[in-house]
Amino acid sequence: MTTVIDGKQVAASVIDAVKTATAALEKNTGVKTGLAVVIVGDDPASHTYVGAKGRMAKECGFNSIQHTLPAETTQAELAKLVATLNEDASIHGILVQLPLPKHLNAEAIIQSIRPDKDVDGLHVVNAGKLATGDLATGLISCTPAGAMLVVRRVHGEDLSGLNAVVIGRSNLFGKPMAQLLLHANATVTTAHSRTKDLATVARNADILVAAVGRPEMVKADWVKPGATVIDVGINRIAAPERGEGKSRLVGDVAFAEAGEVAAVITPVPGGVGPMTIAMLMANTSIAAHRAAGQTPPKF
Ligand SMILES: NC(=O)C1=CN([C@@H]2O[C@H](COP(=O)(O)OP(=O)(O)OC[C@H]3O[C@@H](n4cnc5c(N)ncnc54)[C@H](OP(=O)(O)O)[C@@H]3O)[C@@H](O)[C@H]2O)C=CC1
Ligand SMILES: Nc1nc(=O)c2c([nH]1)NC[C@@H]1CN(c3ccc(C(=O)N[C@@H](CCC(=O)O)C(=O)O)cc3)C=[N+]21
Repeated sequence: MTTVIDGKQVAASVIDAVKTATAALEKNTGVKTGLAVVIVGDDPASHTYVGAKGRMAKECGFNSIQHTLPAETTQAELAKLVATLNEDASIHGILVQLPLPKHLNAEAIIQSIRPDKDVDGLHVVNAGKLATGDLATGLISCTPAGAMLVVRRVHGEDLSGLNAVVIGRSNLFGKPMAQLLLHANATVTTAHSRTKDLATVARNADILVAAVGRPEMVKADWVKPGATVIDVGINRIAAPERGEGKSRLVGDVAFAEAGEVAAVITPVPGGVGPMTIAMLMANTSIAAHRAAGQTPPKF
């Protein structure tokens, strides 16, 4: 029997904990947790995600602010907004939705966010803390933190003796995911577009994580029988069977066939995606607790 992880349910338990912590923080210190999400341009998928983040932030009891800037915003204008949010004591978390329009230097913007407000965990200070094993004082990228929550629920805190393979090496996901698994004592392989014989590498994994951006690339024969498969990919593909011009979301894993071989698998949608948003709320709550001089709960 394969266990299909209900990401919405795991996310709901995190959101519940964030709600409780947020209310307690406000009661004890008067600090209302604040999250600012910045979106530039009109990419429809980005607007969908940002809308979901705003709704969730309100549900958590946050002061939720969204800045929607036109596609032709200049680097200086965006930098000025980030500087204002950096100085704003009512804002504890700043998220600049990626990708930014091509004429903007996203890396420069990310590095200009105050590390203690960088709820995406992308600032070099936060990436460096994770890399050096300081998980207690930094902020960890939301998607790997969410994926790790599933891994912990299935395998516990200690992954000693388990082989983990992460396909993808981005700063947003692959690298921090590999570091979190390593920190939990897994034996970690990071695979990418230059990896030779990827199927064989993947089949060695007790924990297989796919974050590539290629629809249904991971097939049944890439999966070790009994493995845990975490599908991070979000790909929108044409679905003519649903009607003309319709589309649907699929992951990087061929869910139906891989699910026959895996012991545990996360679906798309309804897997890692909802957990990403939940961990963004958790990071914002952590940042607010630290700003108020309180010890944040462990989410
Ligand atoms: N669920 C969620 O909340 C989130 C989902 N995502 C999704 O996760 C996926 C990955 O995102 P992200 O890490 O930002 O993407 P990137 O495009 O930054 O990275 C993709 C990685 O996959 C590797 N890759 C590409 N093609 C192949 C291939 N044929 N074989 C092996 N490796 C390959 C690349 O290798 P190389 O480095 O060599 O080019 C790269 O390291 C996307 O589908 C994205 O939408 C992302 C963030 C959040
Ligand atoms: N600065 C920044 N940080 C990010 O973390 C970030 C980003 N930019 N840009 C884009 C990616 C992608 N991402 C997702 C979040 C939630 C879902 C999610 O909730 N997905 C739902 C489905 C949503 C739908 O139906 O479209 C699910 O998987 O069930 C997906 C993808 C965060 N990202």
